[in-house]
Amino acid sequence: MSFRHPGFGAATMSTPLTLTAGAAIAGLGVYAWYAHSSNTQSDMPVFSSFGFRSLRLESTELINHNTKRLRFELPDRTQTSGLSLTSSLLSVSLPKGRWIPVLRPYTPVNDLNEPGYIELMVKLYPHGKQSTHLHSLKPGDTVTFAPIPGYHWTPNQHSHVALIAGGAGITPMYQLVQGILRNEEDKTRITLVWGVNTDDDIFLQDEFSELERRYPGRFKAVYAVSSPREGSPHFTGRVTKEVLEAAGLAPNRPENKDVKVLVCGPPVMEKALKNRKTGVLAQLGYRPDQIHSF
Ligand SMILES: Cc1cc2nc3c(=O)[nH]c(=O)nc-3n(C[C@H](O)[C@H](O)[C@H](O)COP(=O)(O)OP(=O)(O)OC[C@H]3O[C@@H](n4cnc5c(N)ncnc54)[C@H](O)[C@@H]3O)c2cc1C
Repeated sequence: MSFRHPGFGAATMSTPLTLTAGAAIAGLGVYAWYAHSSNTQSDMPVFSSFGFRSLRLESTELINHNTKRLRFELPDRTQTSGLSLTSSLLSVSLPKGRWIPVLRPYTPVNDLNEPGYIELMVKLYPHGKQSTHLHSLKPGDTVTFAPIPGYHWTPNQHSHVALIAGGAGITPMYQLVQGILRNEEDKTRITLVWGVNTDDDIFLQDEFSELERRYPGRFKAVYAVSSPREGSPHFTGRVTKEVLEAAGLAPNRPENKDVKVLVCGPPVMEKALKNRKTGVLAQLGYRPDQIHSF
């Protein structure tokens, strides 16, 4: 699955009017049902089973030129989200002026065991339906969410994991990096390669530098910037074979014997990396079974 999941696209108005009106009414009905799903408080984690929950926005913070951190309260301050590593939340909303609910997944980036709240990092896309709506929210507004399982992470199944992210595809990787490093039992080594458009898009660099400092030999992050500023210390251009080799990810190195590669980025990036014949990973010598896409 590529990061921009076509299945989550909102319906368009190109269908005949009757069909569109029918879809709109059905959509509104479903939305109303979602929005009124119960938020019963209990000792159970909020998303321990499939179901929709409305969460109240507690605060927002602009963290770079196009990304906001949104902090949502869980119904009870002592409850945890119950989400597992790399899982995401399907958001449902009815942006102003729209007839049909918009559904898009987002990946919480805070410690999943921390009670009381979840945090999303949402990149704003020009004219993007859900990202524009989420960026417009004020504290006290609510959004409805349901859990979506992600990649099933098993500690120590691989000695080394390569995480290759593009743009906002960093969020599941950040969640996974934190989850692996916080688990004292998990000894997996992690190399993260993040491809972005400009230096200003690297909004988690301080967090990653701190993790490199705290976990030397376990975690390393490198960045590839397509349009770098003058003097940028990062790789210039896209995530190429040369970038991955320089990051120590050539599969013929002894330490990469059982490396697993996880990829999360826009469709064009995933295609360039994963094409079975011409893709960067195939050229490096990775087998399809070593690669997984979010
Ligand atoms: C499992 C999963 C987890 C995700 N987690 C996050 C997250 O934590 N944070 C986050 O910001 N996003 C995340 N996304 C992406 C998110 O779900 C939406 O696709 C994104 O916010 C755009 O939705 P939109 O309604 O604003 O844009 P749309 O209305 O769908 O599209 C508007 C415009 O933006 C372009 N566009 C849309 N998505 C992308 C993209 N990913 N890359 C490049 N161009 C794009 C479209 O081509 C179009 O021109 C995740 C996606 C998946 C599949």
